[in-house]
Amino acid sequence: MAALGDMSSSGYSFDEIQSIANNILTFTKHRPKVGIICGSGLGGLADQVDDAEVISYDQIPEFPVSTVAGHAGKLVFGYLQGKPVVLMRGRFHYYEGYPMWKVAMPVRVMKAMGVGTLVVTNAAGGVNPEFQTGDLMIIKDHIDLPGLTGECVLIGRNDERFGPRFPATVGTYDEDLRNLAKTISVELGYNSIMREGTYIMIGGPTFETVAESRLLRTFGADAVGMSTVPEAVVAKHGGLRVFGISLITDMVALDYNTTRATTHEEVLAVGQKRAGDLQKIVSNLVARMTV
Ligand SMILES: O=P(O)(O)O[C@H]1O[C@H](CO)[C@@H](O)[C@H]1O
Ligand code: HPA
Repeated sequence: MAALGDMSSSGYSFDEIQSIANNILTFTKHRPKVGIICGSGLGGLADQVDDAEVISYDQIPEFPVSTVAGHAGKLVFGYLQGKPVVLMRGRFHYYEGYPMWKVAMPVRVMKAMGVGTLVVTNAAGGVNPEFQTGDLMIIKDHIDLPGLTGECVLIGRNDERFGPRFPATVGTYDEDLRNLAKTISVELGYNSIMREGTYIMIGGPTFETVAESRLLRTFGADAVGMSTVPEAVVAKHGGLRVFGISLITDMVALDYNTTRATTHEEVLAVGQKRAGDLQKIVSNLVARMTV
């Protein structure tokens, strides 16, 4: 029997993941090739899905529930711009109390359903002082702060059928997809709001202090959030193509003269106002990507 605190068997086995995926597929006629994880307040993309079939997370016994406002807790299957997709309207966050492996477990389920490309979206705080609220940031790279400090999503026994024991994470965010997104953003006239940069994950749920924000900037982060990285790491581990994009919903405070403090309500409000831009980029990207 595993000793208390023994993490060697954390997570679902390969066979369990296959059977979770097969069970979900009994609820839908669709066979998705692209998986899309919607960030806080960014689930509206699901309204553009044609021939949609919706499965609530509570119909899937192994799925946790989404406990955060702005995360509906539904899987949406169908066609986005003619491509077979599955959207997660609602993701799981580490700060909700789920172990890291469970936060990213749906990515393995997506792969087992036939998904080859993962698109991750999020709401994030702007750390780069040149950014502005409402900007979009193509994720070029990430900093896995929890991972660097011992909470990597891949901790535990490794089954090579999921991926290698020591995976490379260089090149996690596919260069061709990033270039395509940049082309699309020029075509849509989004040059002035489109950025590219490094996303850093913090554990949350606390927003950053001024001193912490300064630290994140010295680390080289352009945007900060509490998600995305475990999903991207598991996807890269499993050989998926990954594209990530952040909506900058607030600017972190880098000096003590700032009196305003970020709230989740503000994050959702900016999401509501500016999600359309992010959705346009993602839907055009899906339209033009090969699957
Ligand atoms: O990363 P998503 O899910 O978009 O959500 C972001 O918004 C929440 C904070 O307002 C945090 O969960 C942060 O990670
Ligand atoms: N910090 C961390 N997570 C976030 C933020 C932020 O400022 N905005 C949206 N998610």
